[in-house]
Amino acid sequence: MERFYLIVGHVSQLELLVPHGVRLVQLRIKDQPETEVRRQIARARDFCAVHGAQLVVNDYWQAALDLNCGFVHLGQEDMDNADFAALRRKGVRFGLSTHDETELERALSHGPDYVALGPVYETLLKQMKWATQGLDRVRRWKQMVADTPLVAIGGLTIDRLPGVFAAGADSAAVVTDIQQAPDPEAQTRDWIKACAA
Ligand SMILES: Cc1ncc(COP(=O)(O)OP(=O)(O)O)c(N)n1
Ligand SMILES: Cc1ncsc1CCOP(=O)(O)O
Ligand SMILES: [Mg+2]
Repeated sequence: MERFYLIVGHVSQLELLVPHGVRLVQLRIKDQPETEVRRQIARARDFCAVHGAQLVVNDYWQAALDLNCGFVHLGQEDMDNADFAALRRKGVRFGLSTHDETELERALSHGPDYVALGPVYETLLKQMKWATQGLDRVRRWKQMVADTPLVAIGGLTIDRLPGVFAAGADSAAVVTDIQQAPDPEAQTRDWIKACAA
């Protein structure tokens, strides 16, 4: 699995950052009408195809199916309504969020293409009911998921990457440390270098 996993909130961010060498990018659109969501997903799909990046569609699994996207990310609430059989029929891969062992068991029962654990560190992006997981939990998750790739998410920075990978994460997902950097393009390049190291 790609070690650098970029998450953006708008297709324009994806178009700005993917050309710097991003290979795995999630489009995480919130609070937009469905027509706008679908417009952005279609644009992201075409842009990623040209640039050799894997697009992951957050939440909107039906739109991903309709628009022929190959990868979705689903949280625990998203999983309640998701049609896993339809995703499988169309060969759409999926990653699933987990925060505790019950959720992990549920996620693994679906045979996901990756499991995400968060928030590893405190995140500024959204209010979460979960305490920070810390690196011990990353280590434990890696033992429990075995061959399923593990994505660490939440409060990650370049300085924290060595610890996260040493603890067993296969991939590091990031929003804020890139979005709020003075120069998001330079920060993206630095993340790519740090993840390759
Ligand atoms: C890689 C990755 N991990 C976790 C999440 C969070 O998904 P979810 O719990 O559904 O929350 P929202 O992102 O939808 O607010 C994610 N998007 N990506
Ligand atoms: C969506 C999500 N789920 C768990 S932590 C998180 C936010 C991670 O983003 P950031 O890199 O901004 O802390
Ligand atoms: Mg979600």
